[in-house]
Amino acid sequence: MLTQLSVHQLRNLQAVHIQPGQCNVFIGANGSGKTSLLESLYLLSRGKSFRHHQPKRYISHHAPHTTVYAKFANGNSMAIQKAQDASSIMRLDQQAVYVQSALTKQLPTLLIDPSSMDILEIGSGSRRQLLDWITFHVKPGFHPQWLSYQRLLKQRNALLKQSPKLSSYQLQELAAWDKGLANHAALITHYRQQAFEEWQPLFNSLIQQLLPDYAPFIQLKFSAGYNTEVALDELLQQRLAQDCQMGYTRIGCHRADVQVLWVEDEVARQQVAAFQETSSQNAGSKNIGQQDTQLKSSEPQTSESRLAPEQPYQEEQGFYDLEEVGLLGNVREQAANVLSRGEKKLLITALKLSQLPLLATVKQGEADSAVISEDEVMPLVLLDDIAAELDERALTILLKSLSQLSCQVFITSLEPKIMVEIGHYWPQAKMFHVKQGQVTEEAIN
Ligand SMILES: Nc1ncnc2c1ncn2[C@@H]1O[C@H](COP(=O)(O)OP(=O)(O)OP(=O)(O)O)[C@@H](O)[C@H]1O
Repeated sequence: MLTQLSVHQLRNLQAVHIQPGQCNVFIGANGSGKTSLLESLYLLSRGKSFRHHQPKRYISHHAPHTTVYAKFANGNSMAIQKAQDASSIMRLDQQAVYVQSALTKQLPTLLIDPSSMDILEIGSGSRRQLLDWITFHVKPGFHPQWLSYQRLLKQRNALLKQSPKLSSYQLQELAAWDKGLANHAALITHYRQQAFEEWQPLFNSLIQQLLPDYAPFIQLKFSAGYNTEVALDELLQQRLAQDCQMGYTRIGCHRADVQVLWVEDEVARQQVAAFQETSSQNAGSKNIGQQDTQLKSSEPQTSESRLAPEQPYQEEQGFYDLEEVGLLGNVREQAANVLSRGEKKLLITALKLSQLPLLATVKQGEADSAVISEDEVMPLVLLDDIAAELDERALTILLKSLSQLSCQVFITSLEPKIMVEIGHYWPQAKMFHVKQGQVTEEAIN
């Protein structure tokens, strides 16, 4: 667990030193520096900000670089210094390290902030990143394959962009790259699929807690980004003419996705019926799922709203056809089209938090020759503006679920009254008051 945090010259945080506990709450007015504190932890873990790619945006004005230092309960430490030109100096227990993944491995960090809402709504990129985050942590073979795939893909796209017509030498070169891409893609898909299968049941059980009324209707679906029954190089060769015209590679594991679907079919209905039967003695309680979902799925839907923009490759694209939905009497569409904003936040929270138990199953010795021993790795969960979008009941469910997971929590809130609720689940929670970049720990009455 992280027991000391020092931040220098990050946005309005000039020099901050705090001693975090298991649950930490940053309270302050708008613009006081709360999110910047979360940003500093994210920077340490991931080597980048979640708000801006360019370091000059988050390094304090007129400062040459920003530094974040953390010390752990076992005495080990890690630090990152990020300069204006995006170069980094990183240390793990005083020793220089040269790849960000060394820090990421030791400090897995999950962020839930208002922009996380995009996960369900735009493109496949952020959902793919979510799957890749857990695959990176639980399947050590994944990252090298992913790096090699990205390198080849970049070369391929650069060549495709050069000219819509390639010389015979270029075609030969491309065929060799495609073979390489196919080999890496097969392994990447294998690791992703394995991680997905481990993650899915954890998600199903967390969604049961966070959105019990809707759990039977929510399904995750992994798609590889290409038809895995055929080798990727064959598919790429078949599509070469179109790729040349478009100037980029349209299929491959860079188009993988984890779709979050709303499926009202016979199986889901039977689950709801079975649940209702077992809970029928609770007379007067709301009929799980039935009432709300009927209401929601009868809302008018345009054909556009049924399809999220920028759809990736889909094996079952036709299934989304409105008429077919009508004929079958079933509903199958993106969950984002059905849920309210608060419900989406709970769904996204379930997607992210359900990955945490997998980190505990990383076997000893699988990580890099760790300075910080494996049993010391405790993931961080960063919750920015926790109360946004959630009513009191939803907030309670979220905090309760979070408190049952093994992680260190950093929360921001405008209002100190949140401490009452947090105190139920973390009696030792720490409260920090943030004012114009100054952070002070405050006693909780
Ligand atoms: N590069 C920078 N250098 C100095 N200050 C900056 C820089 N970038 C942003 N700021 C300032 O840092 C402050 C901290 O912003 P931050 O987003 O952390 O606040 P916050 O407490 O999370 O606010 P909110 O509750 O509105 O989300 C803001 O006042 C902002 O104007």
